[in-house]
Amino acid sequence: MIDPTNTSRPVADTIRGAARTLDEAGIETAEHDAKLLLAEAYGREPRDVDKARLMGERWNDAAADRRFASFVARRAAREPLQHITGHAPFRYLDLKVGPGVFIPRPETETVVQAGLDWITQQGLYSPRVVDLCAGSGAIGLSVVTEVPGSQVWAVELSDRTAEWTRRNLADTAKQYPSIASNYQLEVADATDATTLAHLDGTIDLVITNPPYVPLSAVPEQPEVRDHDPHLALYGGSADGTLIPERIIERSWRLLREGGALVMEHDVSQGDQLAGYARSVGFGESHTERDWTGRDRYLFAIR
Ligand SMILES: C[S@@+](CC[C@H](N)C(=O)[O-])C[C@H]1O[C@@H](n2cnc3c(N)ncnc32)[C@H](O)[C@@H]1O
Repeated sequence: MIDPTNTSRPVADTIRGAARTLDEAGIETAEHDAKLLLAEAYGREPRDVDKARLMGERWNDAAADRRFASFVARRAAREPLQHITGHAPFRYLDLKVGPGVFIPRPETETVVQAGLDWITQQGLYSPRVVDLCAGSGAIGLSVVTEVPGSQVWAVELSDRTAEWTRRNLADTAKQYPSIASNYQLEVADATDATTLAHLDGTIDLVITNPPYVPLSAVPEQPEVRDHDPHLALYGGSADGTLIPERIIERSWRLLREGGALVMEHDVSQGDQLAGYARSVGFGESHTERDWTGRDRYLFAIR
């Protein structure tokens, strides 16, 4: 365990000690997490920690060391790293996260990229985009900040989660003031035909990461199982496809002819959801893989 009163150890030893504690708690990314937590406790950048390790520096701040000890204890109890630091990177954004909101995942960055590539290929200058199941705002805020002139409508069901979406919108708008008028959040059921009904048939692109975890596959990782909201995880049926299928139906109505749906899904759901999209009326429909080579998102053209 870390001794918070010992403020004279070199940074490299501090990291090594904390990493051992986290490793014993079953955390695979122990050293990485220890480094980020030390940076957070000291209000420094992770690269400062790297440099301090290399140069044999000793950091000496009793309050920061106490913070670090408490962070490491929380992480060892399997609280998500991002809940402890209070933020999570996503593409070019740094989003606020905590209890009540799904922590954005790196695989979703690939899903966003697929949507942005499609916008570029189509030569759309002011695309109309919908993000169903907004969570932290990761997808919609990425689109509205990365595609100048885009208009984004986002839908989130949970009031508690929507507080995080609004917080991230406000933070992001400080950096990109023009987005305030181009991003609209609706707190509603994204599967309901009346939600955003005034936009039906006008949307160029729906990008969405709905809840899709099969009810029969409760995640083993305590960080996910015990901390991500259940509303964000489970897809509503044993195989997890119930809500994704409803999202496909809703997207079909929102999209204009020739518009695209890009939807993240579980690795087990690719063929089924591509087939379902065809049955709803989408012309082209197939699943695409993530960088680990696993089926990860549906790409369908209305
Ligand atoms: C997997 S999370 C994705 C969050 C965010 N888009 C991301 O990629 O990080 C799914 C989100 O959908 C919300 N949600 C679940 N059912 C919904 C529904 N019927 N309508 C709108 N949002 C819903 C959850 O509260 C959660 O925030």
